[in-house]
Amino acid sequence: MRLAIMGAGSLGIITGAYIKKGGLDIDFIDVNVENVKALNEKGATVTGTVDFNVPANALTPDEMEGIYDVVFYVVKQTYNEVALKQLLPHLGPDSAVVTLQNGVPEPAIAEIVGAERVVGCPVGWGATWLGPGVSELTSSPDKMTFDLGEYTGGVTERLEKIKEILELMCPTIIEENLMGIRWTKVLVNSTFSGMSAALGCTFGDVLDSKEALDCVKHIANECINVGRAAGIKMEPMQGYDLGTMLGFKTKEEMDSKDPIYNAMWGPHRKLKASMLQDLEKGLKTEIDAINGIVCDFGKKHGIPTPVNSQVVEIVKGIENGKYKPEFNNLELFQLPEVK
Ligand SMILES: NC(=O)C1=CN([C@@H]2O[C@H](COP(=O)(O)OP(=O)(O)OC[C@H]3O[C@@H](n4cnc5c(N)ncnc54)[C@H](OP(=O)(O)O)[C@@H]3O)[C@@H](O)[C@H]2O)C=CC1
Ligand SMILES: CC(C)(CO)C(=O)C(=O)O
Repeated sequence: MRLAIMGAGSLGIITGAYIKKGGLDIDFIDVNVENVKALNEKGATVTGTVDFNVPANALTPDEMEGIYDVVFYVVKQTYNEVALKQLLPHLGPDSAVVTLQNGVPEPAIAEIVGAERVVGCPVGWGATWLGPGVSELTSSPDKMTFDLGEYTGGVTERLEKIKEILELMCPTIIEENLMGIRWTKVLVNSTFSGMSAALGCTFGDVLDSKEALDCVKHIANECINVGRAAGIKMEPMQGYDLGTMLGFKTKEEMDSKDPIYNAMWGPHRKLKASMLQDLEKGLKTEIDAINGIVCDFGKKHGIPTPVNSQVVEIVKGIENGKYKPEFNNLELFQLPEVK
């Protein structure tokens, strides 16, 4: 089976390195020439909560040859148009494009590569690209998971094969209800990744501020209400049934959620959202695919999403230079009254 990682950045280096360490060959494909050179010359280096280095075969997209059977697709969604068109000639009728991206990326990928090739893989761990060939794993190795599902539904033989490959890294759960687990990951990202980007801070800083955590609670509640209205049954992620646990109607219910947030996000206190990493590099973020998608679905199903909209406004404001990624942005939030 011919394997590739497309997008050898934060997640891609680590995923590829584990697969290589597990004994399989995999090509690392990336546009950053310095990154490709370092991977070829020094191998793929993983630091952080683990430390290892493996030899890597890396190439730029224009150097790809032949057909890949499984491509782990880890390019930011902002680059989809270009990357997927580069990938298309290297896909056969049975090739699988396994997207590890955040949000709900499958429909847009399916439009370019065809729905039957698309496999969704929400990621339950975090990483930061440190420089050419090097990525930092920011999650504890015992807290990492992948979820895996066919975009067109069902449990197929190829899912079992892809699961075996991903389990060279961490436990991988096959999901029949891909949209259900996707929406849970949307909640995970719209809450803490959204606030981490809007306030320029770590997940721990969000947890430690009552006002920031109140924003998170509203973001989660909006996400749950929208998902319910859209007919999505949210699936548990890493054992947490967030769709059931985080919804509220009264102030008392809202205030009772702190222990759940501390248990779920406490172990990830040091994490900075990948959207914040983009802002720090002066790049556009995936905000439209994260808090933005909650607002889009909300509009479609008549559910108000004022706090998710404020996150989108602030993060876009940072992208455009109107705001800075700083904790004072908390003052820009206006939360709906809850009795
Ligand atoms: N980082 C994290 O903790 C997590 C990220 N995700 C999701 O995973 C996806 C990837 O994120 P992340 O790994 O952080 O992103 P990074 O930006 O760190 O890595 C993406 C890599 O893809 C490269 N790239 C851009 N265009 C192409 C192309 N046409 N062909 C090949 N490579 C290309 C980028 O190069 P260049 O930088 O030069 O553009 C970069 O090296 C996102 O959707 C993100 O939401 C999900 C869970 C956790
Ligand atoms: C929450 C986190 C860090 C890991 O899953 C992530 O998805 C992101 O910041 O993009």
